[in-house]
Amino acid sequence: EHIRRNIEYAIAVMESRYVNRVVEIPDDEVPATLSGEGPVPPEIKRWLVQTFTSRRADVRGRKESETRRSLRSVVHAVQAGMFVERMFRKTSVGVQNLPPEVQEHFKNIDSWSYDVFELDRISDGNSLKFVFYELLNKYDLIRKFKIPLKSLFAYSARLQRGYRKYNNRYHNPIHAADVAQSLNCLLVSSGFVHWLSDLEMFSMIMAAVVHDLEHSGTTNTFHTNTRSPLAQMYNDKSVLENHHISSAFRLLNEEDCDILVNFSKDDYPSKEARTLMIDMVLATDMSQHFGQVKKLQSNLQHPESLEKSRAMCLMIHSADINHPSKQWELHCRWTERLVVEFFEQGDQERKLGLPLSPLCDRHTTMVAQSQIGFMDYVIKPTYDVLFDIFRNVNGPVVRDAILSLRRAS
Ligand SMILES: Nc1nc2c(ncn2[C@@H]2O[C@@H]3COP(=O)(O)O[C@H]3[C@H]2O)c(=O)[nH]1
Ligand SMILES: [Zn+2]
Repeated sequence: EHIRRNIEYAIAVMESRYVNRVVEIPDDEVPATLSGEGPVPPEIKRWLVQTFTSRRADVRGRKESETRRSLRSVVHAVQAGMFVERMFRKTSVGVQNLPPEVQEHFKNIDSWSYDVFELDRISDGNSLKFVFYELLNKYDLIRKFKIPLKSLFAYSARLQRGYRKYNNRYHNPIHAADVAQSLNCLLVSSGFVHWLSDLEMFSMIMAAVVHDLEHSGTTNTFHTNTRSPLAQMYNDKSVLENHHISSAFRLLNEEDCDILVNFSKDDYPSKEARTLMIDMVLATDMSQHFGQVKKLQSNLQHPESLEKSRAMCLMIHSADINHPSKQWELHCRWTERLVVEFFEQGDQERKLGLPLSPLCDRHTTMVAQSQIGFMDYVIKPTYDVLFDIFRNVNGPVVRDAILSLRRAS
C-alpha cells in the first residue's frame, strides 16, 4: 500500500511539476538576482538580503566523510525493499490519556490543511504537548526508546513554558506544534517516513518541537545590534538557533525531564543523534536559507552526492516556513501574527534609536507586497528543491516499478 502510494505520488509530482521545469534559485549574492527591474520594492529586497543571506563562512565543520549517507543509498535501499516498516498506532502506549476531542482531531494529522489553531483551542493551549506525544506515539518511538510518559509530559510542559517566556504572537508553542505537524505531512507524503531510522525519526520530531524554544520575538539582527547577552554568548552567529537547541538539551537535566534516559548508549548521546538535532535546528536560521537551497540544488545535478542529513535539514526548514503554502485562512492567521511581532520589534528599535529593520515599521511596511516577495523568492524555490529531492528518492523506484509492470504484462 505504501509503495503504491509513493509511486502514485511520484508520478503525480513528475507529471504536474517537473516537465520542462527550470528551477531558478538566486545566487548566494541575492542582490544580483534582485537588482534587475521587477515588482519587488527596495525595502523588501533589503529584507531578503538581510534576512536570508549570510556571507559568513559556515564554521560548523561537520565531518561528512565519517557519516556520509547519500540519497542514492536510500534509493537503493528502497529498491531492495528495505523499508522501515512503520507501525501506525499498532502499539500506542497511552492514547487513553488524550482528551477524546483531541484524539478525534488527530485523525487529520497527516493533512496539509490541518488546523493547529483549532487543536490549540480544544486542548486548552496544549497543542505542542499533544502533537509531540502524538507523533512519538504514532511512530512507536515512545515504546522503542522506552521514553517514560511522566518525563515526556514534564518535558513537554517545560517546553510550552519556554515558548511562552516572551509572550510572542508568532513564535510560541502553537508555531512549534505547527512545524512538527507540517514536518509529519512532508515525511508521510514523500515516503521518507519509511526510510528514516527510528533514531532519525526521533531526532527530526524533536528538532521540530524545540526549534524555536525561548524565542525572544526579535530577530538575530536585533540581538546583534543591541549586543544582547545571547549575541555575546554566541558571538553573533545563529544567536537564536544556538539558544533554542542549547536550551532544549539543558532542559533535559531538569527534574523528571530526561526523556532520553533509557536510550541505549549507542543511540544517545551518540554523536550522530546529537549532531543531527543540532544541525537541523541551526539550519532553521534564515541566513542559511539561500546557501542551503543553492547547495542542494547543485547537489541535485549529481543525485549520488545528495546527503540524507542535508535533505532532513531542508525538510525541517521547509516545515518552518510552511504557512504560505497552506490554506488561505491559515496563512492569513500566521501572517497577522508575524506582522504583530515584526512591528513590536520595530517599536523597540524606534525607542532605542536604532535603524528600523526591514518590515518592522508599522507606518510604512507593505505587508501584501512583502508576502509576494517572500513567496516568490523564498517559498517557491525551497519547495521546488524539496520536491526535486522527493522525486530523486521516488523516481528510480517508479521507473523500476514501471519496467517490472511492463515485463510482467
Ligand atoms: N516575511 C515573512 N517572513 C516569514 C513568513 N513566515 C515565516 N517567516 C520568517 O521565516 C522564519 C523562519 O524561522 P522562524 O520561525 O524563526 O521565523 C520565521 C520568520 O522570520 C512570512 O509569511 N512572511
Ligand atoms: Zn520557527
